[in-house]
Amino acid sequence: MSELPEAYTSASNDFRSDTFTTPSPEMMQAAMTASIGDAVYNEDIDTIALEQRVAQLAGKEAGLFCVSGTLSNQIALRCHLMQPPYSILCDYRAHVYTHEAAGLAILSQAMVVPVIPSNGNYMTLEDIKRHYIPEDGDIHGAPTKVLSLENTLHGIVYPLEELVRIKAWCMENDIKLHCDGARIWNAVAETGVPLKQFGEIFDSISICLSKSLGAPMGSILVGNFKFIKKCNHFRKQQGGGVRQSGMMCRMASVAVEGNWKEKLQRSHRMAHDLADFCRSHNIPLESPADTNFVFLDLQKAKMNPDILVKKGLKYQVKLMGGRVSMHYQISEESLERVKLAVIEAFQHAQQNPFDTEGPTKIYRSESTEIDIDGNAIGEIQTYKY
Ligand SMILES: Cc1ncc(COP(=O)(O)O)c(C=O)c1O
Ligand SMILES: C[C@@H](O)[C@H](N)C(=O)O
Repeated sequence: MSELPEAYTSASNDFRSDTFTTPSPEMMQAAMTASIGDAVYNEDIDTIALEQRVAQLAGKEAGLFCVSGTLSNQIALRCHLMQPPYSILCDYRAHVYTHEAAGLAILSQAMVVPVIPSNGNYMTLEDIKRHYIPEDGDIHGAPTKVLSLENTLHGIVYPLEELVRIKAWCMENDIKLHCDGARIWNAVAETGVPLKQFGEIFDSISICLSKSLGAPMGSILVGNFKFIKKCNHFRKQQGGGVRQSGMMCRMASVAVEGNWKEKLQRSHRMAHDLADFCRSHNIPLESPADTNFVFLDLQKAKMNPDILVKKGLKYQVKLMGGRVSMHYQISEESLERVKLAVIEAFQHAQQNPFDTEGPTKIYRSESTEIDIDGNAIGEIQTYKY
């Protein structure tokens, strides 16, 4: 058996994503006394309790525990789609389009209409009207039957008034509205808009537990009873019917019942701090740092993502590209060190401008040892985010 890699022990310097948050001691303690029923038979109390609690917070009739946000999104979208040919309209950066391995094409056999928002940040109703495919009998088209929005999207808060306008239009045009709420807790923490108000707007919301909330895994998909019942069918079909999920749900409920708002607001303050630092050094940002993400505009800055990652290694912070992700476990010292990495990578770009032909890449394949000059030993492989 090959030698095992070093165990991951802390996310305090990990800016790659808020998915790296690790379970708290309270969560581990809670897991010890979690229920142990078979959740496929709907007999696990802690699973049921969490599903009902999150549904209640969102003002929806029912919730369904899914082992991942990807599963939660894909079965929700599949469930909204009834009669092909049909299409889903979403932002060109939407996770359901860019990072769920063509699930929409394979599970839902849906066409996707990815839209570049005219304001550069979020789709307005005018953007949607310009790109949607009406159900008007034209046999060339695949009518838009679901609009999938993300809130937050790349850390950007979707303005409530725009969501309300979009919802009214969707109702007039028989289009369902899904929210990829991987970071909806961040939107709530930043705006003060209660989760219930988003529940009134969206027909379904995938509410992640495993990002800024810090649970080990999973999402709760919320919607009306009939919808969630059918989603449960698709969840089983996709292999997501898990057995003793009580431990995971109990750990997540520690976060849901905890002081997540303050924790997320701290991470947003850190992101705002880094964004201010970038602006004060003329380092361009790709989008407004409303919540926990700072997206460096590597292409405009002509910064090489690999150099940025290597500078991160030099200052003992983990990066994987232009997105710098804050979360509640990031230390203040790491925040200061990531600024050093960013400014040095930016200064390097001033002397060595980098032009990538391809999309800006962000994923790293694996951690890498570095030499005394902070250069990675062995190539850092980066993939698109
Ligand atoms: C916006 C967004 N939606 C959905 C997901 C999918 O969540 P998971 O990784 O649990 O499948 C992610 C990533 O984790 C994400 O960033
Ligand atoms: C990349 C994506 O799948 C993941 N959800 C992240 O934000 O890190």
